[in-house]
Order: sequence, then C-alpha cells, then structure tokens
Amino acid sequence: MNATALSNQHCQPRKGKQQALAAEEAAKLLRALPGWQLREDGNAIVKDFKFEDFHRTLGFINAVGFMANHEDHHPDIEAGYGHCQLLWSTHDVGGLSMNDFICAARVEALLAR
Ligand SMILES: C[C@H](O)[C@H](O)[C@H]1CNC2=NC(N)=NC(=O)C2=N1
Repeated sequence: MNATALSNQHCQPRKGKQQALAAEEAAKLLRALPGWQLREDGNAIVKDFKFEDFHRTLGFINAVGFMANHEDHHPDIEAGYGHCQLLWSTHDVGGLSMNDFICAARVEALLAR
C-alpha cells in the first residue's frame, strides 16, 4: 500500500493483541513512509521533523494535534526550537496497528505541497 492510499484511510477502534501488526507487515508498510523508522523494540514508529523556527514547529504540532483528535489516535510528541519528534504506537494493542501507519501517512499529507 502506498502513502496516498494509507492517508486516505481513517483510524478505527482497535483493541487487543489480535489487532497488532506482524513484524513483516509493519516493515512493508514502513517502506511507504520515507523517514519513518521502527523503534528498537518494534512497537512504535518515529520520525524527526525540522523547521525554520519555533512558530513553524508549533504550527506543525497543532496541525498534527487537530488531525490526531479527529482520528481519535494520538502521538507522543517531543519538541524544541525548530524540531519535533513524533512517535506513533497503539496503546490499546500494545504495539503497532494500522492506525499508526494511517496517522503517519496523514502527517506526511499535511506536509505535502
Ligand atoms: C477510546 C479511544 O478511542 C482510545 O483510548 C484511543 C485514543 N487514542 C489512542 N492513541 C493511541 N496512540 N493509542 C491508542 O490505543 C489510543 N486509543
């Protein structure tokens, strides 16, 4: 599945281990998302974003936050002047689900121009 197809999907409530993605499936989806990496334990995907200044960084975080709320799926966010790291993981399944890849693709769509 490519990034556009992923970003056109919406998150669904996913609960329980049976909704977790197999490692091979996660690796395949990751290939559609440039710059996103698997956390060492395989239970999260992360990406660092760079911006020119603080207000652009905050603007990005607000856009991500709005999308995340709309999808009812929420990232961990770390940020400082000109940089932000997003982490997606599905707490309710204890690892990665489709929701994480959909939201990562939706983040990429926010930045596309
Ligand atoms: C009830 C609600 O849909 C759930 O608690 C959602 C909210 N946002 C979430 N965000 C993330 N990252 N993982 C979840 O499991 C999750 N669950």
